[in-house]
Amino acid sequence: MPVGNLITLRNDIDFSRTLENYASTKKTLAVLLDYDGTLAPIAAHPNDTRIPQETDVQLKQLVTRDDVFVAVISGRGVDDVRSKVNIDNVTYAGNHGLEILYPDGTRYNYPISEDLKSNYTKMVDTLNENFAHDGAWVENKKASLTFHYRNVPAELQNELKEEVKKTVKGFGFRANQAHMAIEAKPPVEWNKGMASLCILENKFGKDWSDKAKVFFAGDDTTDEDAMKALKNKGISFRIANSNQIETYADYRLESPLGVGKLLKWLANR
Ligand SMILES: O=P(O)(O)OC[C@H]1O[C@H](O[C@H]2O[C@H](CO)[C@@H](O)[C@H](O)[C@H]2O)[C@H](O)[C@@H](O)[C@@H]1O
Repeated sequence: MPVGNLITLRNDIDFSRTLENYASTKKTLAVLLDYDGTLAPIAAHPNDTRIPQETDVQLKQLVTRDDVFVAVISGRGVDDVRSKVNIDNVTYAGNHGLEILYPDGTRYNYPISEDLKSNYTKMVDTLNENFAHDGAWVENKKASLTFHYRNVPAELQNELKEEVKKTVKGFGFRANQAHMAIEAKPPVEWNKGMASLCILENKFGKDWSDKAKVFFAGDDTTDEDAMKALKNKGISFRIANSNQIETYADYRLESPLGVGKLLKWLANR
């Protein structure tokens, strides 16, 4: 993955200078957004997140337009992220793209084998029995899980993380580091990148890049799959507090508030 001085965009002047050429092409605007850490700032508990009011206003305005398409692609369960964003006429993907919920209510679920399902259940039970203590807990999202250790005393975290990753891998799942959490995902060839391409093809057809100008924003390692898939086909933003970061993104935004500013610029131009 490329590492380097990722260019930071902070305001309308930066957006106009760097994005105007692409944004002014006569194509439908497609905005694909991660939820936690991107639309909504990270909170101590997943139930406590909220999209900042300014961002919410811009999103609600964008989804009413015929020339705009919006999708939210999250690691959360799809119904959870749908209820957090709570805006109609948006395509939602959950469990890192394994579940997709279209605005007309139709759903796509990536097929998971019975063996993987059975291992998943055993993995949830094992993690709950052995590691859900000292403030750690398991978020069971049915297709993937998140092991949260944010509230675990700092001196216990490293050993706990290693044990959890070992356990996840022992059940044949992939373990990804996330914000104060380990994500356990099934070992399937499907991720936020493939889900993004699937959503764009579903909406615009196989030649989606001729029809849509795509902006993607995300803050986490799992979002890199989408940034990689969209490299040179759209513009990606990584929300990060440093510009020295390994990423496929084209630009950096400093925080979820920057995402709100970007949406406002896109909506008003
Ligand atoms: O793909 P995302 O929409 O970014 O979801 C990734 C995970 O986000 C949530 O966990 C993270 O955010 C929580 C709320 O801010 C925070 O408390 C936690 O420490 C973070 O890891 C969510 O709970 C997971 O299910 C998502 O996979």
